[in-house]
Amino acid sequence: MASAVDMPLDAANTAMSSDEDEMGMSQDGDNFFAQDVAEMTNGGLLSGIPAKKLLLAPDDDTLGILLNQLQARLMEGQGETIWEIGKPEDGDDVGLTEDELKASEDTLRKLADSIDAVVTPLRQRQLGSGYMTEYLIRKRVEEEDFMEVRVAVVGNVDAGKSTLLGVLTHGELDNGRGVARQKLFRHKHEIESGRTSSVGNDILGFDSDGNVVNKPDTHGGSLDWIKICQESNKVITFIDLAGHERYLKTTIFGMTGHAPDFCMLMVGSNAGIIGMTKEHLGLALALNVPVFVVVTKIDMCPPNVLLDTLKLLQRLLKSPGCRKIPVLVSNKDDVITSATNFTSERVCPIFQVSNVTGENLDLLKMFLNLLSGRMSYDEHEPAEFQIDDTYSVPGVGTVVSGTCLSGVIRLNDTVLLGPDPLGQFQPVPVKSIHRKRMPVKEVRGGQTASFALKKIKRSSIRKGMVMVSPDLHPQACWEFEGEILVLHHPTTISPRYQAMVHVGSIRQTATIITMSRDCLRTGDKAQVRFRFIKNPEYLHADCRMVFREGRTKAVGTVTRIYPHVSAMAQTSRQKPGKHHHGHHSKHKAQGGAGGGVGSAGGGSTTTTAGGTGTGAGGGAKKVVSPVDSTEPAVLEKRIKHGPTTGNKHLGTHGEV
Ligand SMILES: Nc1nc2c(ncn2[C@@H]2O[C@H](COP(=O)(O)OP(=O)(O)OP(=O)(O)O)[C@@H](O)[C@H]2O)c(=O)[nH]1
Repeated sequence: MASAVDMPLDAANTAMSSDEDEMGMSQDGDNFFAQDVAEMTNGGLLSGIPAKKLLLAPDDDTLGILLNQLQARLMEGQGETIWEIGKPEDGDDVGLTEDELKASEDTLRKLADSIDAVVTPLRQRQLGSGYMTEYLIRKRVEEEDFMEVRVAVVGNVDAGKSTLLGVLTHGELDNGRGVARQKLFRHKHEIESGRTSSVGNDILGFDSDGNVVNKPDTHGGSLDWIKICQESNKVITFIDLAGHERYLKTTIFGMTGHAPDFCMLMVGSNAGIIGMTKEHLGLALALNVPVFVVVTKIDMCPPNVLLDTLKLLQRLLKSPGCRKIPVLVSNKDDVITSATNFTSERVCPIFQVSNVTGENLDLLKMFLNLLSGRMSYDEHEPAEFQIDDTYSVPGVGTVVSGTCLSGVIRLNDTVLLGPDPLGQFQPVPVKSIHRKRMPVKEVRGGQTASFALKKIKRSSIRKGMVMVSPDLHPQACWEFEGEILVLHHPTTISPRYQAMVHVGSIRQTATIITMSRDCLRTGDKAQVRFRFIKNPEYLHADCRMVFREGRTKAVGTVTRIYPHVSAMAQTSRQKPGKHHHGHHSKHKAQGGAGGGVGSAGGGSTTTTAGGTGTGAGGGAKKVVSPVDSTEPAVLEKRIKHGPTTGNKHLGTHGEV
């Protein structure tokens, strides 16, 4: 039976399929290396030497080329890479002899040493009469620096999420009655006191050799985050998202706003695929976040039940809705294969663990150690930081936390914070930056951080606001267009329907003002123009978005932004009485279904945005849309006299 619950997966995958080809297996380290070497040899630089023997007894020129290549790969992998020695080439199926391998490894170690990187053997395979070995090469980082990987943890209630995180981060096994979970809660309570965090975070640090550095202190059992970060080369941040349906909004926010690199879907082996499991999987698919599955409680599960759960899970992952390649991970070889292919998104590793006996937790840890963040950064790009939480810290003031999406923000830089309800951005000097509570000098793309903002009220900051480089000349928007796919809606969606839009850390109700079809049903795809009801936001084209209200769910991509143009500027550009300004007509020109904006509320002064007037449309919640943002006369009046409705932000557009 194709149940309603199955639908999101099918539909989500359709939405995702366009991105899929780009995400092929090309990021596989093997191909990269082979290609590099081919380029070098074709260029005549190293002609005559088979690639697998390059490290054997290289001359200075060859060494120089190999070093450049190693550095390039470390840069691409944000500080780490997997390197193979002895990989046979075309028409050859023999690796290197033991002596050759040893000599090559020595060269590799020397190369790595010269750039302060550590070589750790991962696995060796016999190929014909020879061998091939894979190594993890990881650059040592300064004490205050570390690589960062964010993993969103989802799964149904009771799947063992908190327990697994407790066991991983505190290094002590569970008793099956919640002891590990309690440790985590106590520690969370301690660290979160005085803060209101919507989602929990736990960290697991790995040193350059891949050993876990977490050591809870013997007294309170709490973790010293600063120490972990100082000792770590790589820190995994687990974004612990609640399993209960009641918290789905928070879960969606965690998956969109906290920019996870990966999603860890937890399944209790006894209970199987129940409750929110499919919902969470569908969400990860819709947002293009690669998923791995951890099946827990294998110590207490009868073998036939475990088998059934695994079968069902694999069937679900392979189904047309998911189109994943499930890989049951049962040894180190599987870990390396799945970790090196994981960013392709298609591969979905499945771990089977027990938090009580510790079975297979070493494989999971090894896997986590091999993951690299998906976000790359270029320090020359303008910086962009999205805010996902705010705090008031006594003695410090307002603190904002979030993720740096691009570029670098350094101490003493000036960034633009906004947009405020008028769509404006204000310059803010950066006086302190913390990563995981550790003071640092800079934050780069792909990293999370918090900033203390002097003289800025916490109440003036909303989740979804950004801090960006002035070079970006940021503009806020009230309206944007998105290509969406309706995963589920009980009846039909028509213009003026309202629901919560999630894009990155933006979470705000928006109204549909026009659509490329008359109405939308479950499974329909359309180009839709939205309008935020409360505040203008800073948005990008190409961002993934979720549109949700109750059981109604749609996912898609932002395709076009309508930068908010100042009402004053509009008026001065137009002849009095003429209301066919650029914004409006642009919309008409490409709106397809067209015309809806004006009729939905353009020019009306009796708006009730945020109101709940229900109307026709098959039960869809309807409201009267707010005034078109570019209706100059009305806007000017509002700017002068304040809003005419109960919504204090509505229509208060000012200069950007
Ligand atoms: N025998 C056994 N019990 C486990 C295992 N993992 C978790 N448990 C137990 O399962 C119960 C539920 O685990 P939790 O970690 O609270 O589950 P959760 O997914 O975090 O649940 P929510 O936080 O409510 O979403 C606890 O009593 C744990 O002790 C396991 O691998 N084996």
